[in-house]
Amino acid sequence: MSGIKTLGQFIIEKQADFPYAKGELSRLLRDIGIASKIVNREVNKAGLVDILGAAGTVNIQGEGQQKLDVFANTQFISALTSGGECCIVATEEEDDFVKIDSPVSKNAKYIVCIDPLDGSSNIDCNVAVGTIFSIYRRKSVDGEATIQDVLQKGTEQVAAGYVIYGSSTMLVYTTGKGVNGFTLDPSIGEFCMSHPDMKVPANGSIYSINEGNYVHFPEGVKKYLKYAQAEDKATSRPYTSRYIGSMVADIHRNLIKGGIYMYPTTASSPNGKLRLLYECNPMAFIIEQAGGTASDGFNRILEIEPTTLHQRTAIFIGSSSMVDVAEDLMAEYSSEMDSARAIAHPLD
Ligand SMILES: O=P(O)(O)OC[C@H]1O[C@](O)(COP(=O)(O)O)[C@@H](O)[C@@H]1O
Ligand SMILES: [Mg+2]
Ligand SMILES: [Mg+2]
Repeated sequence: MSGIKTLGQFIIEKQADFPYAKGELSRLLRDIGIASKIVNREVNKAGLVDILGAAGTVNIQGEGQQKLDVFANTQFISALTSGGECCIVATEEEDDFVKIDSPVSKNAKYIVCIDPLDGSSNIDCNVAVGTIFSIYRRKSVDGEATIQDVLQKGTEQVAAGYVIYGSSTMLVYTTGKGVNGFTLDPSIGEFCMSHPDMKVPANGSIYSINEGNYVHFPEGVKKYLKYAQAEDKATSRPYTSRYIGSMVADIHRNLIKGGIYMYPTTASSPNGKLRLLYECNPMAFIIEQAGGTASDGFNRILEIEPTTLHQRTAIFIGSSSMVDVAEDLMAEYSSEMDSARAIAHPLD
């Protein structure tokens, strides 16, 4: 086992990067690691236990909740509650933010925003799914934390990460000092360092978008697809289209191979589909830390001022030169009105 570095060892080691650290963030990351292992266990044997299919309930997004959405949500909230290092959890599966009401947590320093199970439409057909998390320091010093402690810009994140439950299970995270990936070794039940200092290639030849929404895409996106599919050897075009339908899996692939993932505004999602606080901000922080770019077509995702808990945004994320081209075409062919309307009326 010599040479293997576990997630726990790495977290403690990196604590030294933060002179005033008292270990709270380390313990919080540990708690997220523990809950991920429990979710991973259920995902792995999904066909054998009663965890496939719909839960019969609908979340605030108007989406039918899958049993695994509800299971994962419960696991993360209970691990964060017993860990005692976070005072509020904002999750895709709860209408309002959850105050962690244990004596120790009330004054805890951290806020966690989480998408407990990402890629829900892929659960029942054994395609990679994930968990996405984002951590903020609360702004109010003591007493009850409030919504103002949750609605912080992505630039304020102290850590962010995702877990991908795929052919192997990986946890990838950043604390603002680069991105590192750990693979779960089921034989020892530990996340072990497998992808140190991950960097997204500046350029790639993969584009990921649900082209089924083509007719409703902004003109700038239609132009980008035309550009991506045009023949030009010098820029390795036409690019290859890859779309798994799990944001975590599509972005993870592009982080490793280079590429761009796009979920623009569409007729059914005039403000974009993906949620700013617990999908776009954490993924943007990770990709930027890996040398890439994340925008809503016009603005840096991390600079968007959140106004509501389940706010949505358009997203263009991945290899910086590919996102630059997409932004240029959005600027040329689509008005910022699209985006401004999205930010002004987040839940219309
Ligand atoms: O089916 P569509 O419209 O292409 O949407 C797929 C996208 O929606 C999501 O499933 C939304 O996330 P949840 O599954 O957490 O709700 C993303 O993972 C994925 O990229
Ligand atoms: Mg999601
Ligand atoms: Mg989800």
